[in-house]
Amino acid sequence: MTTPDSVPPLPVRGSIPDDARPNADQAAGAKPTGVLVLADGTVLWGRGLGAEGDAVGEVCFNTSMTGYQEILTDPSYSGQIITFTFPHVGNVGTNFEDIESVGPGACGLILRADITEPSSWRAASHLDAWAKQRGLIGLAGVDTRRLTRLIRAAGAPNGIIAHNAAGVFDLDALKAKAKAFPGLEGLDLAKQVFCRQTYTWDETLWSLGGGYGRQDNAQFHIVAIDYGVKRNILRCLANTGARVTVVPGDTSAEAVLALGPDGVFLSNGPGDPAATGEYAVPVIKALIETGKPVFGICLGHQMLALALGARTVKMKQGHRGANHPVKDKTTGKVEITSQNHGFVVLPETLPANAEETHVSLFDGTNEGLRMLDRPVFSVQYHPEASPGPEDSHYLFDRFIALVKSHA
Ligand SMILES: NC(=O)CC[C@H](N)C(=O)O
Repeated sequence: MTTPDSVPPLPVRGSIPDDARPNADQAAGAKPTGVLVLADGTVLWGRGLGAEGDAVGEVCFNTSMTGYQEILTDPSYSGQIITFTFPHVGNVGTNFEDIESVGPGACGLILRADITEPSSWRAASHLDAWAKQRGLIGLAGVDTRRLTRLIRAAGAPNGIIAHNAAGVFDLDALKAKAKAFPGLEGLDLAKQVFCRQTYTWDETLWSLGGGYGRQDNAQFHIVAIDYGVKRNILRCLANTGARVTVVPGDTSAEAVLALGPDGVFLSNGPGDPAATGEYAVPVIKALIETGKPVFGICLGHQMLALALGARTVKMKQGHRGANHPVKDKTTGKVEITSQNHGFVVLPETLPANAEETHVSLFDGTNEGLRMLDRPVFSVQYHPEASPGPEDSHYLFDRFIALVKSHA
C-alpha cells in the first residue's frame, strides 16, 4: 500500500497571487483519497469524489466549458473516464433535467479544481452527491493540463480511477487492472446501454419552439434505433412534429418495418462501430434497401458508413468538445458543433454512390455523408447540441423534409 502524505501542489503560474488560486485553501496538505493509474504505470494523485471504488476505462478529455451533467450522462461515454480541461466543473450543481440518460454514461470524471458549493436556482444537488448516487467515481485536484498533454502526445490511454476515503490504495493491483483492460477497439458497448423495450417519445425541445406549428407532421412516424441514444436527440426528433418510437439496438429490420416508419433514425452510442456493426450493419443495409429516409448521428453515422462498405478507424485522441468547426460542403456554411467521438469514417473508402458532406475544420476528418441515390444521410457530430452550440439543428429539418417528400 503506497500513499503519499499529501496531494502534490498543482503547478500554478507564479504571477497568480496565492489567494486567487482555485484551491488555495485545499490544494496543499490534504491527504489523497483518489488516484488515477494509467496502464503504463503513470500515477496521478487527487481527492476522490462521488462513489468510492474503482473503474477502468479509456481516459479521454473534453474541452467544453459548460454542460458537464449532459456530458457525464451521455451513454456514448460508456467505458470512458473524462478529463475536463475546463478547471471549474460542478459550480452550478446538478438538476433533474440536464441528463441525457438515466442509465450508464461515463465511468469516471477528473477535475482540476475542487467542486464549490452549487450556485444556481436550478441546482437540486451537489455534483459530488449526484456522482455518488450514480455510482460515478471522480477525482479532483489533478493537473488536468498535464494529463491532457499526455493524452495528446500518446493517444487516449487506458487507466483506472479509484476513490477510497481512507486513502488506502494498492497501486500494483490498480495498475494490473488498467493493463488488463482491452481498450475500446473491438468492444460492443452499445448492448450494455440501449433500451430493452420499445417506447414512444413525445417530449419536445422548448428552445426550438416545442414543435409549435408542426402539427402537419404528426402523420409521420420516425423509428429511432437506440444504440445509446441521448434524450436531446429524441427531443429534436419529436420537435419535427413527427411521432417518435424508440426500439432497442438489436431490433431486426423486419420488426422496425412492422412499426410502419416513414423515416428511420440511427442513434449515437459507445464503443467501436465495427463491433456493434456486426449485428447492426445487416439491419441498416436492409433498411436502406427499402428506400425509406435514414438519418444517423455519430455511432449511427459510423455504422451507416460501414453498411455502405466504408471503413472506420480509431482516432488518436478523438474529438470531444463544444466548439468544433465543421464545414457543410453542400452549402459552404461553417457551423460550430458539439462533438464526442473516438472513431472516424475514412471518406476515401465510401462507395461511388455516396459522398462526404461535412468535414472538420480542425483536422480535415470526415464529419458527414450522404447517399446520392437514396434519401440517406448522417453526421459524425452532435446536432442536438446538448451541451453545445445549436448551429446544426437544421439537420433535423433536413430529415423531416426528406421524410415528407418520400412519404
Ligand atoms: N457519440 C458517439 O456516438 C460516439 C461513437 C463512437 N463510440 C466513437 O467513439 O467514435
